[in-house]
Amino acid sequence: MEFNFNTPSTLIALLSSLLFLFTFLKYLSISKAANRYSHIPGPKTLPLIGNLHLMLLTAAPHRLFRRLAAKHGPLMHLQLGEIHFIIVSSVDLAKQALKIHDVNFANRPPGVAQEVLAYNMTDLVAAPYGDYWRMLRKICTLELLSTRRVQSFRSIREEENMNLCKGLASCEGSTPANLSEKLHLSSYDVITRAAVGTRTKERVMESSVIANISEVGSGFMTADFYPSMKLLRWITIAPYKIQRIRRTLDRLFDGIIEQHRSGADVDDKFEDFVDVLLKIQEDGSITNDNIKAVLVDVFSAGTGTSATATEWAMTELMKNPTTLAKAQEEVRRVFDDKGYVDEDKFEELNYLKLIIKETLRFHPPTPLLIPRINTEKCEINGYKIPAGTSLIVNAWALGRDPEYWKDPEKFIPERFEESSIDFKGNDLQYLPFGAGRRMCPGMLYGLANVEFILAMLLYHFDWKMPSGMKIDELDVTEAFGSSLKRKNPLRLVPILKRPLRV
Ligand code: HEM
Repeated sequence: MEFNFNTPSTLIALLSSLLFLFTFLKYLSISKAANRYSHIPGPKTLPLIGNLHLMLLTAAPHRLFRRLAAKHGPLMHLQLGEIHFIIVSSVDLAKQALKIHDVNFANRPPGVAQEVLAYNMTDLVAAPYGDYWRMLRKICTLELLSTRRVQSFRSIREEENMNLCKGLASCEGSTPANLSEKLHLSSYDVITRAAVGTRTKERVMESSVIANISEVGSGFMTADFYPSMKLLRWITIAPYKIQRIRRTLDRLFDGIIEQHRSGADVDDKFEDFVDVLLKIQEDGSITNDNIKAVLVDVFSAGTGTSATATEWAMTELMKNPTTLAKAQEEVRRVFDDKGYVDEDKFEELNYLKLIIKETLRFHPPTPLLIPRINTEKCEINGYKIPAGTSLIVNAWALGRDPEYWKDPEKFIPERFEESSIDFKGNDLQYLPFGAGRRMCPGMLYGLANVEFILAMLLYHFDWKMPSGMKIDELDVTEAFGSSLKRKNPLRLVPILKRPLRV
């Protein structure tokens, strides 16, 4: 038999055979790897894609995982393409994974975004657990996000949140304000000024990099589920988009670093993150790329989380008018003698603190934490977990576990009144900031931002639903992705009750 490669039909036949062969070999290798997990309960997998189809059909992975866990148990295996996950949905198993096996699970799984946007995984979120990560973590906790530093950014919180309130006051009356949008923009302003200073803030805002990084960070990428198929990096769109964002980041951050080095950014009363990082760089311990990677973390992990928490707090307060009235009575009692929100008196805001705690239980902004991966094989609950397994802890489900919470599906800030449960990751049923070695280093800063803006919104304004809308019609749909945002913006009518003193 003779092949004539010049005829299109022969070429198509040859390519189809090659594709078939490739798919068959891939199928064999994926199935072989999957065998190592066959002893762990989990939903039935399909050839080649595993359980990817389940992810495509869901809007909220944390809800899907809770539903699946009810059927398959609190330790469940999920296969997304070539990647094997264990999903943990009980307090006892979370303790085993995040406390007992903390060091073994102290790495993050690789991914296209982490490699490209996080400067080859040299940021704090993605850096492999080891000396470099320890150094960055120390810089973040002792220098960038310490109590002293968070206090030094007080004037930024005051100014930017006052701007937000002025914007709200201008649409006072009967026009509903897009509170979600305003909260997110204000949060970008607060974090960006702290990160790069007042002078260079505008450059970051104009570049839209923050929105782009957040979008990439909260999505799922096909190429990440098939790491052995390098071709996917070239034929899917997302990696191109990421490369484009990276080029923008490089241009932007190089300019900002240069400007700081030349001393053209000296008008601020506080040291911004770039100032601090450049000082540390003097001993040669970090490079320019390391500085840029830290900035990416600050923009990606720091901005959306605080705004999302505030958005949900306002949503729940609108749905619970008695709670709203109680919170407003408190903030007005505390600040009325001054006529403005003053951080010096925050110790007196007991009820507001309970509202924030309850919001972070009910709507944790990072409901599945950030995935981890184990370096060595281990055993959890009698199941052998092969090395290289990705771990997801469903913190959202733990925060609603009826074994630990009375009326878990209700928003009741008072539940924390007599409780010793805090944010520090010691009580595994409450993990808004994660737990163990890789828990959030920005907790103090994030909480300071949420507390300040919430106090201002409640002190200066009364809030009404858009005309004709009833409380139970308030939309609470969640957006798709790994962060728990509202799908549609929260629109409310602000009514100025206490003047805005500049
Ligand atoms: C309300 C606000 C915030 C919430 C709810 C939050 C939540 C979280 C969660 C759940 C994790 C994963 C922890 C784990 O894997 O166990 C995390 C990690 C992280 N967060 Fe936050 N975060 C907030 C604010 C911030 C801020 C303001 C910053 C920085 C400016 C920040 C920076 C980071 C970093 C760098 C990590 C990775 C730490 C590591 O891997 O070593 N976060 N955050």
